[in-house]
Amino acid sequence: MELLPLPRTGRTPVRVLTIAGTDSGGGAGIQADSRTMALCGVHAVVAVAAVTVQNTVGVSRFHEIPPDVVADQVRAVVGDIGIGAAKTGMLASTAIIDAVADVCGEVGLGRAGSIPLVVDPVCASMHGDSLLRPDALDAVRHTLIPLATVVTPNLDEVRLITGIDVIDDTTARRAAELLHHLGAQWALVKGGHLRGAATSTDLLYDGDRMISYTRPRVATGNDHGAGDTLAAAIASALAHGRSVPEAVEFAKEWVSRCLAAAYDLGAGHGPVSPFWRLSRPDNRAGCSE
Ligand SMILES: Nc1ncnc2c1ncn2[C@@H]1O[C@H](COP(=O)(O)OP(=O)(O)O)[C@@H](O)[C@H]1O
Ligand SMILES: Cc1ncc(COP(=O)(O)OP(=O)(O)O)c(N)n1
Repeated sequence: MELLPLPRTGRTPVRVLTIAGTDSGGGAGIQADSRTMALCGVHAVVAVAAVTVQNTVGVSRFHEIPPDVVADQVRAVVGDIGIGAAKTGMLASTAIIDAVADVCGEVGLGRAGSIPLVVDPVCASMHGDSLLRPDALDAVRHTLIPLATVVTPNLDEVRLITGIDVIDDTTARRAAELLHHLGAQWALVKGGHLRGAATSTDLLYDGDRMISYTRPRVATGNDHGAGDTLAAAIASALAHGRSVPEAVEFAKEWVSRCLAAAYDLGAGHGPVSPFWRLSRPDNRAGCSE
């Protein structure tokens, strides 16, 4: 696997924005995004959309940030710092999605702009706790997804957004087509929730090419934050100049290794871990000049 280059000491790294929720347990959300980005040689900038009260066993409540404060965080960092890509995660409500869509248009984020945007349409945690108001699903379909350079739903999100129950390759293809039809430039249907399979396959579609990414399934219950890690790695690779298919190829291998390196934490599901990169002997070879 060709790792993304780390910046030389004192050099300014590429920057990626995450617009998402925080996870007090540190496993998913902005915490997973920032950790992933750091280990992909990226300086993470953030727009907090919600604060969750969460640990390894579930989410007990969340607090929504006022939509104008979310949008102002985006304006503040994009204008001053500049970014090479962005991703969205938990956005919680229609009002926040609308504010994010408006500011994305204003600063040139998303498929209609010049800065690629990865949309992870987060609806619920792995424990089944809601992270999106039910009345916001229409805004996800018709406001958020049309902004996406890549949209990355898991199979529960696919069911909620498209009504398609993905059980095999045929239904995954139908779902990818429908997500593309909703307006995403690329749709990535993630297969992580097909837990009985020996492999884990994600399907990428842009209206023309249907590309499959398959890795052996990692036998672990410590898979908290896998979706965020994948989307953050895609955004990082895009910021480093990779194409969408190349970025997904990189991120798929990255998340597989993070699943293999996951650790126990608390009484529930531990987080996937990017710390394996810290002990790679070839790390310096990945440094940009
Ligand atoms: N046990 C596993 N082994 C290998 N890959 C997995 C496993 N679980 C999830 N993945 C991969 O991790 C990424 C996130 O998957 P998924 O679990 O579907 O999303 P989410 O975390 O959003 O629910 C996808 O690339 C998926 O294929
Ligand atoms: C604040 C916050 N954002 C997103 C999630 C969901 O994380 P994700 O990596 O998509 O998946 P799971 O770990 O829930 O499978 C979250 N829990 N909290």
